[in-house]
Amino acid sequence: MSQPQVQPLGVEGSTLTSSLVTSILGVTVVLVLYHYWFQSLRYVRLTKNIPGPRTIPILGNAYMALGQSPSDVFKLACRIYEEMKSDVIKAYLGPKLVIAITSAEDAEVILGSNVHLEKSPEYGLFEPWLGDGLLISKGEKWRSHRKMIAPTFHTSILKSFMPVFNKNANQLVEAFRKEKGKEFDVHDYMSGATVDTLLETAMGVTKTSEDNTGFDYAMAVMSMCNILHQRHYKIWLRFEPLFRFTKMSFQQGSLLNTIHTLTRRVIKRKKQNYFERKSKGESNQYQNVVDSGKFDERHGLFEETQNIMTNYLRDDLDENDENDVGEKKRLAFLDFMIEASHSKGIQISDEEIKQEVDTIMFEGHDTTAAASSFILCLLGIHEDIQKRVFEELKEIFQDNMERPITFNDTLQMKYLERVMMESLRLYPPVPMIARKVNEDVKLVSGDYTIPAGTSVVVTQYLIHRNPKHYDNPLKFDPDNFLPERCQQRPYYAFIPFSAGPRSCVGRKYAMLKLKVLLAGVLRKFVIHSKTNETDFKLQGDIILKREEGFKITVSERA
Ligand code: HEM
Repeated sequence: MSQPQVQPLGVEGSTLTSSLVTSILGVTVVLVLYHYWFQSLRYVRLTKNIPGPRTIPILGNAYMALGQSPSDVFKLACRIYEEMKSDVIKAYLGPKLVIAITSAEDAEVILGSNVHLEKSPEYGLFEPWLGDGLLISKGEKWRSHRKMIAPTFHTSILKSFMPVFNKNANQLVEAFRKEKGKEFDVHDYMSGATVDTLLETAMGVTKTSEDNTGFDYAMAVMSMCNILHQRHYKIWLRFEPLFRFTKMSFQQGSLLNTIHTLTRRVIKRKKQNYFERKSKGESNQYQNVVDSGKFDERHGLFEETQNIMTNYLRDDLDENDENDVGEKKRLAFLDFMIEASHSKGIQISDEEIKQEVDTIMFEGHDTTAAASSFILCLLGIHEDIQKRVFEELKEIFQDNMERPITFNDTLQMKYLERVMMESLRLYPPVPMIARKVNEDVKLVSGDYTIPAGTSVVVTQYLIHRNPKHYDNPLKFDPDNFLPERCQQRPYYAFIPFSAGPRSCVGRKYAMLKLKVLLAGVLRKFVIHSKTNETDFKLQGDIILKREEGFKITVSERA
């Protein structure tokens, strides 16, 4: 009988073990060296005293978000904030340092400055759609375009949009009528209504005009917003070489083709219209508006458009009758930009005009759709507050709930305005914004320095819920916006439209449009919601939304 053979595996096994040990040792040495090198970096040393969750080598804090849904990531961020109990928090996405600020005082240091105006690299995702438009441009280009665009949001121009806002409110009423008694996602309708309004006011196009390409355009804008959301929270899709091979990338290509083709075509036609108006001797309306006002460098707005937080929507033109600006005379933002391009001292190419119109379409759409959807859901939950809103509308419209809403009516909607502000406080459609600081910044809430080159995230969502600024921060209480209470808070404690030179240029447009759409619907319907605020599954990436949708039911008023 042959003897069992001695297995040489023992030798192989020990070789395997020793190479495993060598590899582990090697990796450990690399990690230790990496750790010491990393800790020696200037930006890491400078921010050592800023609290932040525990990191792991190489990944930093990025591991915490792996495999989580968008609403889980949002919850996680809020939990970290509660655990840290600090107004300033740091996190590392790989080696990249990100600093979040959650107090009005620090927000003012960043947003109120004329130095930290550059957006963080994450905004690059918008580039294929918006090019170098106002949202992402920087330096002199941003400054001159901002100054050029600000007058196109002058009250006299916004007033001329009232018939468009009313038409869209009526369409919403018709749509709600069909949904009576059923539970439905109100965001679908608000999104459609805001795109329609923007198409007409930004480009002078309706869904049914332009051989129905207006309709395709509206759909493309909504789908592009959706792709951007997905790329925001699916971090691997942000990596361009990888994204290029996905189905989504092809879809994006075709959507952008629809969007850009229509914008270019409309610009061409609008330019012809401009020359026709000029040949008839009509004056340059853009120049008239510019000559009537003064640009405020500090707020990046025309003076009259600036102070909605303290003066609400009132300004020196409010006493004019909105019927002065008839429908015939109405020009869209695009028409004004073309007029601007032929005004003294302004240089802007057709391609740049296209980028600015695309930017307005993007910025004005999802933000307003989310804002109005939150407001309607909140009114469905807080029936007593809805009742007060209706009482106010009854006082304004008396027994004629059918007539068009006028600009002067909107000035009387003081309680509705407070409801809107309170909803923007608790559920700001843009929950955070990010800036890249180009020089070291000292914060005021503690002995903290943010090093040059860092991305700073200003978290409106958390600032608006900071107990330092609001007594009962989680309670939905429109009276937080009574003038006397506003005066007791720092200005930067309420910044849904951001603040300072780079704040939202469309804020007054947004407030006016929201008032007309909401009042239009609320004078006809009672809104109901089965979900309470505590059950909202918030998803906070580019735009704050509810993961489960904005479900309401409506019943028609007698
Ligand atoms: C409730 C509605 C809206 C909210 C909450 C909102 C909020 C904001 C915020 C927070 C910013 C700053 C973004 C940043 O720094 O990253 C911004 C910028 C901007 N918004 Fe709005 N927005 C709204 C509606 C609109 C509308 C209706 C328009 C146009 C019709 C518009 C046009 C813009 C533009 C062009 C910018 C870029 C300004 C610049 O960088 O100079 N927004 N908006």
